[in-house]
Amino acid sequence: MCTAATYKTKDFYFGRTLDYEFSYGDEITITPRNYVFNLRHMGTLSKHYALIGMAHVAGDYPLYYDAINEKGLGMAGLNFVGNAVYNEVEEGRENVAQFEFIPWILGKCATVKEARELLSRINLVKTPFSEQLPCAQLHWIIADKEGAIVVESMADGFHVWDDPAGVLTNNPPFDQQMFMLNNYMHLSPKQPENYFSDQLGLKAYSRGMGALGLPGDLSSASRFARVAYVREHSFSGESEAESVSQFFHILGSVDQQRGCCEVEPGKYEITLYSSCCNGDKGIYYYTTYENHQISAVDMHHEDLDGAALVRYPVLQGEKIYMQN
Ligand SMILES: C[C@H](CCC(=O)NCCS(=O)(=O)O)[C@H]1CC[C@H]2[C@@H]3CC[C@@H]4C[C@H](O)CC[C@]4(C)[C@H]3C[C@H](O)[C@]12C
Repeated sequence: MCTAATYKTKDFYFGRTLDYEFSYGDEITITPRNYVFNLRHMGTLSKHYALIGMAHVAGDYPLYYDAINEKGLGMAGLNFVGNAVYNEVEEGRENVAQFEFIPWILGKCATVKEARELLSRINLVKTPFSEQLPCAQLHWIIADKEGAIVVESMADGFHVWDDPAGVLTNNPPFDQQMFMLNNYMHLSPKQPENYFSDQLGLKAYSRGMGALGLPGDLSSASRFARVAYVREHSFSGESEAESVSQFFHILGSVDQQRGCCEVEPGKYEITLYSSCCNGDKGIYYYTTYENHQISAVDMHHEDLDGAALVRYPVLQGEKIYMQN
């Protein structure tokens, strides 16, 4: 499972949690403007916007899980198992392999509006990256400071949904996730009023009772409702530190602790990392399961006119600040 969200204060923030039982081996990866993408069906993409994000680099190719570009457009792929269906290559169309989708959109588009235009022509195809890395079944959130959309390639067609909630998790399909939010319209950060009965003397005996009924489990539908609620009510200062801090708190509402989601006997899904990109500044912040300290890589500290990938390892290990 995974969760993605957007957030806006003075700047635009975009990030996700990546939940799984093992890591593919990821690095914070900057793709400068002149790195040449050898596309499977579309020739080369040799001049494009610079990207920063989390990727598994295989044979010098950045397989991005989530990234932002230098224009502040962000995109993340999340599991969509059992629902994602990709197409066959069709002559005369813009055939983009699933693993090329993030560079294709972020390399060429500055805004969600431009992404919509490109999406109207795309044929997302099932060509795998390699035998070792078969096609992942994913859906995607694409977002900028103006708004977000969700892309789902399914048996019943290619869907581009408006995402006014600014969040995405996993199954079921996005329109169903949005519909289920109707179930929670009574939730509120304010204390509840007693509409139950004026005969029973009911009263709010604790703070926070306005959100009683917000699901607390780790299922995808519950995480969707929870992160949508927390994001919707989020309130923070506008500074970089306050915004980044608040963003990690939003994602913290759907954090997965080792032991609570068993995928096979003795194996647990956990939040391997959480990320927060500042889309305006091109900074990728992250924490990991083993490292709560926020680390960051700034794309503008690198030569974005280069042609070679710039890769930083994910820093692990808790750094505890001893005060005495
Ligand atoms: C495992 C992750 C989703 C985690 C998740 O959601 N776990 C809940 C399971 S469940 O939903 O609850 O059942 C996903 C998210 C992004 C993916 C990579 C995208 C690039 C590339 C695409 C290629 O085609 C295949 C290899 C590749 C490196 C992918 C590997 C893997 O697939 C990644 C990491």
